Order: sequence, then structure tokens, then C-alpha cells
Amino acid sequence: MGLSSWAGVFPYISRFGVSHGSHVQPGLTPKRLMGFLPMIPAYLLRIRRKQWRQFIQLARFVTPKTMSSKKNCGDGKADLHAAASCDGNVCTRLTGAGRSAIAVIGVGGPASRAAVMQCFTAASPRELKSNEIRYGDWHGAVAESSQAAIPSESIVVIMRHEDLFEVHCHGGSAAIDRILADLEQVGITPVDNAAWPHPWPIASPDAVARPLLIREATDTLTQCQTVRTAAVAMDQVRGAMHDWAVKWLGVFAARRDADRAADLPLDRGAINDHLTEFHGEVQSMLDYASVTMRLTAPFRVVLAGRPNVGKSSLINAILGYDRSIATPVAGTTRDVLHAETIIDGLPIRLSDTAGIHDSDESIEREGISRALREASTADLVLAIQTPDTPAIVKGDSQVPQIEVLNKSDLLRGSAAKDVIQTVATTGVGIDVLLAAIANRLADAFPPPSAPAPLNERQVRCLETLRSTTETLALRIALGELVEG
Ligand SMILES: Nc1nc2c(ncn2[C@@H]2O[C@H](COP(=O)(O)OP(=O)(O)OP(=O)(O)O)[C@@H](O)[C@H]2O)c(=O)[nH]1
Ligand SMILES: [Mg+2]
Repeated sequence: MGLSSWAGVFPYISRFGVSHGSHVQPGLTPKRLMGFLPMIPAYLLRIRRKQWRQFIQLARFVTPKTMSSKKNCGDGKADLHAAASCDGNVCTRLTGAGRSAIAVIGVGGPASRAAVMQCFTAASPRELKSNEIRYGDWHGAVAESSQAAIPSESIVVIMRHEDLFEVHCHGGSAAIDRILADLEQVGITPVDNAAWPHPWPIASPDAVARPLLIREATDTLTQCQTVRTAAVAMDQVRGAMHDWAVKWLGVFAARRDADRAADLPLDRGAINDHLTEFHGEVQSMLDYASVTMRLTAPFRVVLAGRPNVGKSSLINAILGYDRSIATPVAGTTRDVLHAETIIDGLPIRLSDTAGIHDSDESIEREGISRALREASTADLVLAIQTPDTPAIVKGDSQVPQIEVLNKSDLLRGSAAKDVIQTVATTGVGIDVLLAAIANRLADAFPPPSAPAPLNERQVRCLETLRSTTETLALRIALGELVEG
């Protein structure tokens, strides 16, 4: 239910999604796009008939009848939802954040057909019909005479309904941004994905007023870069947190009725039987927060150690391509160098740093102090050593650390037990290191379908609930969690 149309799209994106720095797809040529065409029927089949119906009903939300009048339009982010239906002509990126092979842009409203047709020339002159695919060129809002001079994008257009179109384009930000900008030029307002009137719940036009927790989760979902982080957000979109809060509101309301019946002072009855369970659940959610509050930003993993221990070689081995310069000369890396990747479904930003040692040279000293700063604010440090070179001393940093013995091919004798042995130049031990990184970072991932907080507001509400014992105060705090 709920965002099932989006959910239908998501596995498709994740299947082709390549949010990996090394795998950026080059431009989408007509030839490559033709290569995607055979996949499209499979994609369409994945979206069940019910979901298509929801798409069509979604289209009805953006017809003038169900639109708010212009005078009711808000302009702030809080009012984006209202803004989405201001003049009834809106567009947004329907697929999630991050790079993927293909992105889908939704264009809705009474002017959507004219706008799409102004910017798009189909390869076939046949008239566009519902749910038919048209391949062609997106040239933007330029006069026909100048179209040849402007580079066009090869895209696919699908008309879901006379007021609802999908533009399927290359998944890189350049193509997406261009199409959204062109649409804006022809009178279609680009809106935040959270403001797109998703069919939630689908039954009535005022269904666009989705519960706050669902809206917040939808917002997070659209910014998740990996399937694993998106799964947590998707659970909340499906109502895990909302349903949990509503369930407990019911429990405490029933308690109030029981207190009333027993002639106890209102909302001051003994609720110890429920409180232990309730507070246990609140605590679990707060335990997940360190991960679930970070679904949209990568975890920061820093490689640190003395010069020449193989930090740059290791980052290259983890990434699978030569991001960093690695040479036998100690002091090769001078500044902090970042690269994004995905490890076991977790978005990770790796940082290579300068070798840490006593140095008199000012540039090197600056590099070393940057390395120390980077390590002190990381989510995880990989402390690299070799058989000949000890690790740097951890000091009083609270940052968790994994000890790595690189150049283990040079080891004579045995290494300490809890050290991961690697040979960066051949890849030995890299899989063990990746598993250790994922395990250390994802300790507190919530189990499937568990309620979990996604932003600071939710965490603040949970913290209040953790220290509250009276039914009235509990109901107020739960009400705030649900309604803001
Ligand atoms: N035998 C062996 N050599 C390695 C290994 N890993 C890296 N090296 C070599 O060690 C040298 C230093 O590697 P780098 O990756 O540049 O080391 P670094 O820690 O980044 O060095 P700085 O940037 O100077 O701090 C290079 O010649 C690498 O080829 C390994 O596992 N075994
Ligand atoms: Mg280096």
C-alpha cells in the first residue's frame, strides 16, 4: 500500500543503480538507449496492475478539480505539499537520489501534455496513447529551427494518463537537471519529491494530507543512496513508526478510560504494566538512531597510519580503481582525499590521509594535522600498520577503530589476533576488511519492519517519551511525535 507505485519503481532502480564512483555511466547515446528498450517491458511488468491504477488515480490528484486555488499556495518548504498543487502543473524526479542508469521524471497536470510535446520529438509520428512507450529526442523549449544546434537527450516518454507523463532519461544529474529546467521554462513547476502528490492513501482527494511521519519518511527515502538504507526508510513510509505511535496512543487512551471507570484521578493511574514494554521499545529506537539518522549521508571511514604503510594502496584496493597515488616514496599523500563507495549496501565515504609522523616541513605538517582532524571526526578509523611499522597511538579518541596489518606478505611469524591482515597490492584480505567495516558500522541497523527515527524531531520526541511516565504526558508526547 502507500507508495507502492514508487516501491515498484525502486527495485528497478536498485537493479540498475550504480551509485559507485567508479561506475559512472557515460552519456546515453541512442544506441545505448536502444539497448535499454528490451528491459523496459520487464520493468513495466514489475509494476503490478494495482500500482498502475494508483498512478492513474495520482493523475487525478493533479487535475484542476482537486487542486488548491492559487491564493492558497505556500512558498516555504513547509508548504511544499500545498505548492505542489498550486497551478496543477508539476514535475519531479520520481526515482531516488544517487546515480542510476535510468531516472524517471514525473510530469503532472493539465498542461503536462503540451509541455512534454513542446520539448520532445518522438521517433515515430504516431499519436501518443495511454501506457505506450515513445522513444525520441528531448531538445527542450527551443524553436524547431534551432533544434539542430542544441544537443538533445535520447529519452523515453510514457503517457500514463492524459494529465500524467513519465520521462525516462539517463540517470546522471546533468540529464535530469536539464529536463526539469526545460519543463520549468514551459510552465511546469519542479517540486521537491516529497511534495509530489504520491497516492497515499489513495481513497480520497484529501488523502494527500499524509501523516507527518510518513511524509518525513518519504522525504528521507528519496535521498537514500542504497537499497539497504532505503529499506529502512521504506519501512517507515509503510507506517512502522506511525503505526507504533498510534498503537501506543490507543493503549494509553484505554488506560485513561480504565482509570476513569475506577474513579482514579484522570490520567494518573498506575500504568507500570505497560511502561516497561513501552520504554524498552523507545530505547531500542533510540539505539538505532545513530544509523537511522544517517540514512541520507555516507558513513565517513578514514584510513590513517604512518607514511608508506599502504594507505593509498588500500583505498585503491577497496574501491577497485586507482583513486589515490601510491608510490614507494614515503610522504606521497599530502592532503585528505575522498572517494565514495558502497560496502554491503552502506554508503561510505573513504578518506585517504597523509602519513602521520614528526615532520619539520610546513606543508607536510599541515597535511598531518588535516589527517588527524579527519580521523577525530570519522565514524570509523582504519588504523593501518605493517610488520615493520607500528600503528599510530589511538589517544583518547572515541572514534571506533579497526586495526589493519597491511603488507602481511612481509610478515615473519604470526600477527596479533584481532588485527585484519591485508596485502593491498594483491587484494588478499580485502574481503575480510570490507565485512569488518560493514559489521562495525551497521551494528545498530533496525531489523526489517521495525519503527526507527529518521530525524532530530523524532529523536527529541523519543527522548521525551523515554523519561515520561504519566499517561497524560505520554499521550501529549506521542501526539507530538505523530502530528508535530
Ligand atoms: N609488499 C607490499 N607492498 C605494498 C603493500 N601495500 C602497498 N605496498 C607498497 O608500499 C608502497 C607505499 O604504498 P602507499 O599506498 O603509497 O603507502 P601510503 O601509506 O599511502 O604512503 P604515504 O602516502 O606516503 O603516507 C608502495 O610501493 C606500494 O606498492 C602490500 O600489501 N605489500
Ligand atoms: Mg598515500
